[in-house]
Amino acid sequence: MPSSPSQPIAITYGDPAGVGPDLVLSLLDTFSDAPMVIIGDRQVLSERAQQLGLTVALSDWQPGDLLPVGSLPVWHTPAGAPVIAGQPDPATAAGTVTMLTRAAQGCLKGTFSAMVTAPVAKNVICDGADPAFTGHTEFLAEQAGVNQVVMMLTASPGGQPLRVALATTHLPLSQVPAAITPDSLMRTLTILRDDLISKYRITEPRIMVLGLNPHAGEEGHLGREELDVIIPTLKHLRAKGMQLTGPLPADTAFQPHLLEQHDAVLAMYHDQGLPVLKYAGFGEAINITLGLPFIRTSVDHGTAFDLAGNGTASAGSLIAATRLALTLATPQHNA
Ligand SMILES: NC(=O)c1ccc[n+]([C@@H]2O[C@H](COP(=O)([O-])OP(=O)(O)OC[C@H]3O[C@@H](n4cnc5c(N)ncnc54)[C@H](O)[C@@H]3O)[C@@H](O)[C@H]2O)c1
Ligand SMILES: N[C@H](C(=O)O)[C@H](O)COP(=O)(O)O
Repeated sequence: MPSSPSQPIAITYGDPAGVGPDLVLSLLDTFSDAPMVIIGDRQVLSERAQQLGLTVALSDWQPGDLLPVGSLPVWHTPAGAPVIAGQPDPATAAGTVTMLTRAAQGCLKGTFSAMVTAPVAKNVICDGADPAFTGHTEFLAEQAGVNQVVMMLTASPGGQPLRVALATTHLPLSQVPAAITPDSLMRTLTILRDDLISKYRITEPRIMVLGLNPHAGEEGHLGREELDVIIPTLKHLRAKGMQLTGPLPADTAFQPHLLEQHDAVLAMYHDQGLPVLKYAGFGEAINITLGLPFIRTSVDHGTAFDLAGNGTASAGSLIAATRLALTLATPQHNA
């Protein structure tokens, strides 16, 4: 059985002024033999290595080239402007979008077996390249031509897996209720169930679904989304054989005995689920996009402009995301 992917995985360093370049430079320490290619500006990487006092051999790579031994292959993708660590610049946004496009298209064409992303600043991309950009998750769905994907973050506090998926991703809180429809919820739960089976080898996934409103709507006295949308959708999917609990009040759902009985939690919106996950596992957690026709994992943190170039950022989450991408991209894996 092959023990590594047949094609390299692509790693994007994200915003060139953030901690992404610092962190990718450390990957060779952990993954010296793994097939991987960094997509980004070679000069940004050399300058950052110098700033950090690191000696990292970089080599130029393009699709079709063999992977070098003992150096970090870089598919040079110009940043578009001089880069100073910690000082984001919208003039680099177009280069960042090209970096993500190369990785996504490379996955779709089979040049790469997976992609791993270090953080971008959404506002920098909005200001400099694409006002409609809301995040990698939505951008990659568009690149792949799929109308729905699911963001899931995973951690293992105390060795116990915690998986939190989201019914909605990057949108203003005021737009969340309207975005949760029977159709969208059904697609989200189906993608989540299918990917827990295919990627995590869980035969019959048990999913805990949170309510949207306080106390899951208190029988309609604190909001009607549970009665009108969530409960009927869960009923419909249970009739098709899915193992779903809920909707449960979000404030009391994250208890060990309930989590032990479920393989994943579906939160209704970003800041309902992610604070719990990040409190439990920030720095080691992984963001994975489910429902794409390729594997994409990412870090649990942002661009941390306050730390860029000073050598104190932790690479734990990027290492965990890279390890998972390598595992998932290996045939017959057991994640
Ligand atoms: N995967 C992604 O692309 C991603 C994820 C989250 C946030 N973001 C973006 O990042 C930008 C900044 O967001 P933010 O300030 O809310 O979050 P942030 O994660 O950048 O920073 C939050 C805090 O965590 C610390 N931190 C972050 N990464 C760290 C690391 N690797 N090691 C040690 N400490 C670390 C920072 O110093 C800061 O104190 C925003 O534009 C946001 O959109 C991107
Ligand atoms: N929602 C993610 C988080 O809080 O960690 C983050 O914004 C990254 O999302 P994308 O992977 O869609 O960029």
